[in-house]
Amino acid sequence: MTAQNPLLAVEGVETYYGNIIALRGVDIAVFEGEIVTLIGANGAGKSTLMMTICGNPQARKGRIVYAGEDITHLPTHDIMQRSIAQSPEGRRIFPRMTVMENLQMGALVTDGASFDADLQRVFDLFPRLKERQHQRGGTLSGGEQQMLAIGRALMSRPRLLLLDEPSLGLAPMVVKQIFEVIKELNREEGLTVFLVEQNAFHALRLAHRGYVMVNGQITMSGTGAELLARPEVRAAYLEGGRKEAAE
Ligand SMILES: Nc1ncnc2c1ncn2[C@@H]1O[C@H](COP(=O)(O)OP(=O)(O)OP(=O)(O)O)[C@@H](O)[C@H]1O
Repeated sequence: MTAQNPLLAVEGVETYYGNIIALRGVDIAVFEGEIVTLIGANGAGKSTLMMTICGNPQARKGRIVYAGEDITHLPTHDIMQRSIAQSPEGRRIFPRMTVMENLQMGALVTDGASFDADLQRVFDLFPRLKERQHQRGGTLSGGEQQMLAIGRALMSRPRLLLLDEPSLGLAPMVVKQIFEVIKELNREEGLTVFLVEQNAFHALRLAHRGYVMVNGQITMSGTGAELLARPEVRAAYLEGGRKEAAE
């Protein structure tokens, strides 16, 4: 993969819910080894983009290319077989299954040969999951459920990790911890990450590059540092972040 070929390319994508357009010609590129974030207000279309990449709903116009292959019209289960793992908004873990069973579900798309090593890696990243491996997912705290959702995604040995609002509803300390893990996975293992976030301050500090979405369209892009420095980004998205940073 060269710098000219993104691992993930979203090109002119339009997505609809019935007759209502949610994405209005979105272009995004994520290169191998990058952390790229998409920020935007409630209802901007961030989750819709994430779901469209995963094939549900499918794009009505444009295309999505992953590792050189057009995946626009593949069913979700086929997309998930292609070394893409998703941790969806609202951390949809299996609440009645134990932590261990949730992690086993994540590994289903692999041949199982590296299960023990992958499990150890997840437990090293999130020691709380090891302590709670026999506990039902639904009884974990919000932060632990988020760790489990990411851990489950990692068990599939992804090349591209899609994270939808991992900070949602979590205390600042837990957010910090989760973002540290994402940074470490990227730095140590070169994992490519596409991160959708409302928490723009943390996301832009973590990411190599970022995009801003307003009303289903990309309105700005740049390095994380560039976007953090732009007055319009600060005014629209960083009020909470500045306060948090000062804490
Ligand atoms: N299933 C659906 N049916 C109809 N409209 C929908 C559906 N899901 C989302 N929308 C609409 O599409 C638009 C984009 O929503 P989306 O959830 O992608 O935004 P978001 O940027 O992820 O917001 P948030 O940060 O609040 O999660 C919104 O106007 C939303 O109301």
